[in-house]
Amino acid sequence: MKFTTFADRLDEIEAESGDLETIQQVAALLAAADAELPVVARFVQGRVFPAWSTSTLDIGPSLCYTAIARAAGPNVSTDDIESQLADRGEIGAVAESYEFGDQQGLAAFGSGGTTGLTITEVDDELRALAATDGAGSQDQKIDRLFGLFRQCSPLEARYLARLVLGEMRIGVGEGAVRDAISEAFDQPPEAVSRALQVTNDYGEVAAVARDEGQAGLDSLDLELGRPVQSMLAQAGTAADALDSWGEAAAEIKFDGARVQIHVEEGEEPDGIGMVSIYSRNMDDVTAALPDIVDFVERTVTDPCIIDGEVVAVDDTGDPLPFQHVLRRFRRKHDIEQMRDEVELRLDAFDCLRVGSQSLLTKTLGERHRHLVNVLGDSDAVADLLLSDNPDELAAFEADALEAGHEGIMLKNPQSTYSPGDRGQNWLKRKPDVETVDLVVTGAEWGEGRRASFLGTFLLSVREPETDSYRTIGKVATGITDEKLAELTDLLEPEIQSESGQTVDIHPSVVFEVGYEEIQPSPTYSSGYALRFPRFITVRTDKSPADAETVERIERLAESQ
Ligand SMILES: Nc1ncnc2c1ncn2[C@@H]1O[C@H](COP(=O)(O)OP(=O)(O)OP(=O)(O)O)[C@@H](O)[C@H]1O
Repeated sequence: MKFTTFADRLDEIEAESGDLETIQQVAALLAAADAELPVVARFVQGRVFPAWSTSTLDIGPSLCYTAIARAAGPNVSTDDIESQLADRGEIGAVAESYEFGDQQGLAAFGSGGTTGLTITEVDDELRALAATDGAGSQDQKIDRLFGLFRQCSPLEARYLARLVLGEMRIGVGEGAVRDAISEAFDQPPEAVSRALQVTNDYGEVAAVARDEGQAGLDSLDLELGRPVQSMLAQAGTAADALDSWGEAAAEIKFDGARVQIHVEEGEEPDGIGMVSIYSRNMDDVTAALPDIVDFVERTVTDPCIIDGEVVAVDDTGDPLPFQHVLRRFRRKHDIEQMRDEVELRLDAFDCLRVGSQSLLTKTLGERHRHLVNVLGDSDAVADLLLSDNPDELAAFEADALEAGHEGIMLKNPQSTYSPGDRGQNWLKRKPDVETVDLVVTGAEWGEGRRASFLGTFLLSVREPETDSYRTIGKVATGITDEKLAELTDLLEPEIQSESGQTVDIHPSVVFEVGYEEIQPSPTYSSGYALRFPRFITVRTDKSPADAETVERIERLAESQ
């Protein structure tokens, strides 16, 4: 498929406002694809790599602007791109406003500006760009991206710019692509959903749905070395749990960072091979956690996938707050030194696969038995209390808080493991202040002594259906000068445009924010505002995709 055909289709899809019509148009686009179907299924949601892959393009706004400015010709500077962005509001519209180098040449020869780029060529080039590494890699990335832009028509440039910055925003969320796969290849929606849950790869699932039908979809399963999304929880109480299930499985809610540990098969004598550790948003964090890798290698005897939490502990083994774990979690330098400074332990609470057997459809009780088997008699397995007695559950919670944990989890003992699902089968109970995880989409430079720091941060929630962000408030309190300096370092490279004191920020950083109440608000585009928002921490373990949605805020507001 020509990239220009793909861009034309995206333009039509973007103009469509009806959900059903959008799904039909995406289905038609998928059905029209040939060998490039996996690429089409990923690109349409603004992805080059499947969600499980640890590869990233690593193209920040400024790199992208430089490539566009170069392709636009000698009279256009990166500053021009930024000021255009302030006017036009999004990078696609800016990229589209230029006639790029090769286009002008082609037009002169009467080609009418059509380009020869295929979608596969764009994919190959972006993958080659992602693979550049080491000294000079930034320049190579700019060269490659410039090379692509200069072959683009204005409409192609609109979508290429959005694709490389992960901001496709054509109103096609994951649900729409899932339904479109089902519709295009006439497969049951449940079979497509299940296949997506276990593979996290819309490209692969689309191709299997088309080429192998339902039998192929059903045969897709968890694979070692390919992370799946974590099962998530809703807020709830022991009374809710007992009302719904009669009996509840209670565990401590550990205040650490979620990990999914994949232990591959290996040679004798111990039979286990490579150990990989993934964060909750499926990033590979193995290198930062050598002590956890050592522990797993010493303890685990079978290939498996373990779900759990890594927690920082003090000299006596008592848990330390979450902030301590973050000092280790994504660290790229001084790993050994930090290993001595911040001790970590694993608290494992689930097992998704053992040997070649997937456990997703087994009950919590069965999965827990497998977990005990793979971790032997180590104390890394979270205690699980099965009870139908509210007093016993209340005592368990009191003990957990007394021991310094943040709360408890209540789980339906009969439930299966549904990756990525924030359903009714896992409830979290923590008595502390409410917090929400919000994406930073803007900020303001400070004044006086703080003029070189970003001070007030504009926060947004996600709108998954349209793959966009809606504002919910600003936070400026709870932040020390030292922290402001850190936040400025973190956010400055993500600045998209500036106007006076105010900057627009590429959505990439997630703040945990405390609040007293959620109120309706005409000021912010989500329709809500936070009362007394207070900065708690940067959730480096989360990406914008994990932040709160408008729908969740609505539910929180209703349940206050
Ligand atoms: N025993 C446990 N079982 C499941 N999850 C646990 C457990 N102990 C701690 N957790 C953590 O609690 C989280 C469940 O709450 P939720 O799904 O709302 O995620 P969250 O948004 O990260 O919540 P929070 O900010 O409260 O940690 C899990 O993602 C996991 O990191």
